[in-house]
Amino acid sequence: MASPLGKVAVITGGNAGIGLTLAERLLTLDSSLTLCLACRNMIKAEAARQALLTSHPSSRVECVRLDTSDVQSVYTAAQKIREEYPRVDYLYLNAGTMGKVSVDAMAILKAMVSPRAPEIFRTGEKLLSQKDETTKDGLQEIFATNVFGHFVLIRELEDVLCQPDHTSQVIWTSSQNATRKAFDLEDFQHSEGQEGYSSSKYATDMLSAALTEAYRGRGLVSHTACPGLVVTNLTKGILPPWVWWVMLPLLWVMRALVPSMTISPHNGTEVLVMWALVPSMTISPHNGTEVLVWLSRQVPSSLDPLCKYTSRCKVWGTAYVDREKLDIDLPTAEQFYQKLLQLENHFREKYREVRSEIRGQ
Ligand SMILES: NC(=O)C1=CN([C@@H]2O[C@H](COP(=O)(O)OP(=O)(O)OC[C@H]3O[C@@H](n4cnc5c(N)ncnc54)[C@H](OP(=O)(O)O)[C@@H]3O)[C@@H](O)[C@H]2O)C=CC1
Ligand SMILES: CC(C)CCC[C@@H](C)[C@H]1CC[C@H]2C3=CC[C@H]4[C@H](C)C(=O)CC[C@]4(C)[C@H]3CC[C@]12C
Repeated sequence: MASPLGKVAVITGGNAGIGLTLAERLLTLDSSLTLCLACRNMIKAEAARQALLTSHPSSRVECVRLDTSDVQSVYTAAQKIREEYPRVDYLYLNAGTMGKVSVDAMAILKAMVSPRAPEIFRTGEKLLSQKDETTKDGLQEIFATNVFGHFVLIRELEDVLCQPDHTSQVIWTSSQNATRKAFDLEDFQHSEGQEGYSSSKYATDMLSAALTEAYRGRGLVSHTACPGLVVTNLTKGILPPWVWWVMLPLLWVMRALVPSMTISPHNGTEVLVMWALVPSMTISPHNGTEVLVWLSRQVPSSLDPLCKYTSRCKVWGTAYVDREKLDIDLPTAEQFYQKLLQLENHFREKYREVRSEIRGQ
C-alpha cells in the first residue's frame, strides 16, 4: 500500500551533525519524503526543522521528542510515531554519545610512528578512553543511548516497520571504532572498562545482524554503517575547538599522503591499500553521510547484513561507499539479542502501567 505521505524516514539525533546533514540530503533526493526528527532537545529539533524547511519549503518535516537514554521517553516517542505514520520506511538509528572522553596523548604519538598508523587513525583504536555514567533507569549511559534505547524503539515500532509486501530498513550509524575486544557478553553494558563507545558500536553491529535474522520474512532488514571520521559536536568534544582547527589541515594531509615510514619490505604490500592513507577520514558531514544516503537507495535484498558499509574519501576528497565483513559470529550475536530481549522485558514489566497508559491500552 503506497502511503499518502510518500516515504517516511525517522532519524534519531537528527538535529545536528551527521543526522542533520543526512536529513538535508534525503530531502534533496526526494522532496516527497516525510521526515521525522527524533531528538532529545525540542528547541534544537525545531531549529533544525526550520533550517530544513528554509531549504525545502514544500517538504514535510516533523519533530518528536526522544531521549534514547530514557526508556519511558522511548515509549512515548514510539507511540507518537505510531500515531502519526502508518508506515516507517527508513529508521535511522543515529543518536549517539561517547560519554566523557579523554585522549591518550602518548598513544597518539606512538601511533604516529607506528607502521599500523593508518589502521590506528582509521579506527581510533586505543587512542581514547571514556568515562560513563548511569541513567535514571540504572543503565550505563553510552549503552543506553547508543544501543538499548534504539533496540526498544524498534520493538515498539514493530507494527509500523513490519508490513506486508514491503521492506523497511533500519540503518545504524555505527563506527569503525567498534572492536570485538572491547565487548564482553557478560558485561554487555560495559560497566567495567573504559571503552564504552567501542563496546556499544560493536554491540550495534552484532545487533544489526541479529535483527535481520530475527525479522527474516517479516519485512524488516537492518544494516550498519560507518560515516568515517567526521568533525561534528561529538568529535569536537574530544579536543578543544582550536586544536581541531589546527588539526584539520593535518587530517587532510593524513587522508592524502603515504608516509615513507610504512614503505618497508614487511608492509610493502600494504602500500596500495594505504594510498589515500586514511580514506575513512571523511571529515565533513556531507562526505560522512554518503553511506547513509546510499543505503536508502539500494534494494535491501542486494545488501549483505553481515557487512558494515562505510563512507570513504578519495585523496582529493570525493566520497564513495565501501564495505567490510563484520567481525562477528552469529551465535554470539543471537545470545546478545536474547539478553536484550530479557532486559527489554524487564522494563516492560517495570513500567507496565506507564507503558499501557502511553499506548492507550
Ligand atoms: N563524528 C564521527 O566521526 C563519527 C560519528 N559516528 C556516529 O554518528 C552518530 C552521530 O554523531 P555525530 O553527528 O558525529 O555527533 P553529534 O554530536 O553532532 O550528533 C549526535 C546526535 O545524537 C543526539 N543524542 C545524543 N544523545 C542522545 C540521547 N540520549 N537521546 C537522543 N538523542 C541524543 C545529539 O543530540 P543533542 O544535539 O541534543 O546533543 C545529536 O543530535 C553517532 O551515533 C556517532 O557515534 C560514528 C563514527 C564516526
Ligand atoms: C591529527 C592527529 C595527530 C591527532 C588526532 C588524534 C585523535 C584525537 C583522532 C585520530 C583518529 C580519530 C578518530 C578515529 C575514528 C573515529 C571513530 C570512527 C568514531 O566513531 C568516533 C571518533 C573516532 C574514534 C575519532 C576520534 C578522534 C581521533 C582518535
